[in-house]
Amino acid sequence: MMEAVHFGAGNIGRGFIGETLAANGFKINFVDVNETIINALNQRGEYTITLAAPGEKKIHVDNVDGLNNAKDPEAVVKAIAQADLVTTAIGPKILPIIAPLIAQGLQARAAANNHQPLDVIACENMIGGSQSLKKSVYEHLDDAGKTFADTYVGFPNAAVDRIVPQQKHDDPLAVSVEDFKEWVVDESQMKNHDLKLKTVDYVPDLEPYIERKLFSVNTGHATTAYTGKYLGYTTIGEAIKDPKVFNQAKGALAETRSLLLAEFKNFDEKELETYQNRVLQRFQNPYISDDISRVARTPIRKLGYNERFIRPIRELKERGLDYSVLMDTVGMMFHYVEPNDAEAVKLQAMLKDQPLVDVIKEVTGLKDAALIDEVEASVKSKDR
Ligand SMILES: NC(=O)c1ccc[n+]([C@@H]2O[C@H](COP(=O)([O-])OP(=O)(O)OC[C@H]3O[C@@H](n4cnc5c(N)ncnc54)[C@H](O)[C@@H]3O)[C@@H](O)[C@H]2O)c1
Ligand SMILES: O=P(O)(O)OC[C@@H](O)[C@@H](O)[C@H](O)[C@H](O)CO
Repeated sequence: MMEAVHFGAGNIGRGFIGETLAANGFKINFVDVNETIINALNQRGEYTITLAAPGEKKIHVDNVDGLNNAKDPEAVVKAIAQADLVTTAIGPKILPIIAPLIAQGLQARAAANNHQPLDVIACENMIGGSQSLKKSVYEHLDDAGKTFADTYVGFPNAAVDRIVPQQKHDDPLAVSVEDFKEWVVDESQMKNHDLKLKTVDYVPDLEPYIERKLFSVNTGHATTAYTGKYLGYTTIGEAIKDPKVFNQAKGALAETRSLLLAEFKNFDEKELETYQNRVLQRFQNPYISDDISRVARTPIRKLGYNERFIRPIRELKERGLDYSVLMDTVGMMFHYVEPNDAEAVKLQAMLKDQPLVDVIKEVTGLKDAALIDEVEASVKSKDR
């Protein structure tokens, strides 16, 4: 039986990556620091996914176990040395933290003369996720390890799409997910071309797919979350029912659509509009209750230079296209208050202690003085 090592046994890890790997005949070694989840995986060796759709179909995932990387890193190194595939869904900020362990796993693979090609796929919401992980992993490899990895280890970028909300069940492994799913991998960056997963799409260039996903699903989602929060809502479902929120999300997507059409000549306007309308429908799924605090989590990350707002704003400006709804939403993001979110707390503390312009420069990475002025005006327009 083929074996996968998957970092992050959280919502998307269990709710999508686990389903796909199991359906492709893998035994899955989930790696996480959450003791409750790891113990439950080891005790039961299986868990159940429920589709949040009419009929609430159940999907059973078997042949799973759990490794705690904080307590037993050696077991993770050993598993990577023998794995057929390594995946992650752990959050962009955690990738550099797990990189040393992946590097040790690759060194152990080299020491064992395991020359089976291996792909390491980061399934995070970010542009260039696996290549960014590669950079962090290489910082922890010696020269022989780098040569080995150059020859036998691929880090293909990927885009994964399925809404998996925060779970609220007695069973710590139960996971309820939307029916929709899409996983796309850049095959040009793969090393193990013989291992293609069923239900995963392999494409020669991921850029159009990751940008379409991030700037439609995630820009639209975040617009719904921050606008909804600004207007006093707590869930995505409630917020999107308010026409002000819906129109803000639709307006943001019209702007990113114009960017995607300008950037990627292969996109058809009607098809892209249909794709984005479906995204807005997915946010209205009555079978899912998704907290705004999850979708709006880590606002400093989401205000980043290459993230779902600032990147399309920069690129729209370069092309002389409209970005007013995106800019308006960025104004609300700076007013996001959520005591349970360390980045939201940090952002509000920064705004208290430093001039607004300095905070804008620091979190967005913007250098364009005119754009910085526009962000400042947008934030001030939302003061109350
Ligand atoms: N939930 C979704 O709808 C969804 C969809 C597509 C992509 N994603 C992306 O997938 C990633 C994970 O998101 P999620 O919603 O599953 O989050 P999550 O919080 O449910 O899962 C993350 C898991 O990583 C574990 N973790 C954190 N730090 C760790 C460490 N140092 N070592 C080992 N494990 C650690 C946590 O314990 C948790 O179980 C993010 O990049 C997210 O953007 C999420
Ligand atoms: O995971 P984040 O924090 O980057 O974004 C929050 C949500 O928009 C995201 O998790 C979506 O549910 C997911 O990307 C859908 O595919």
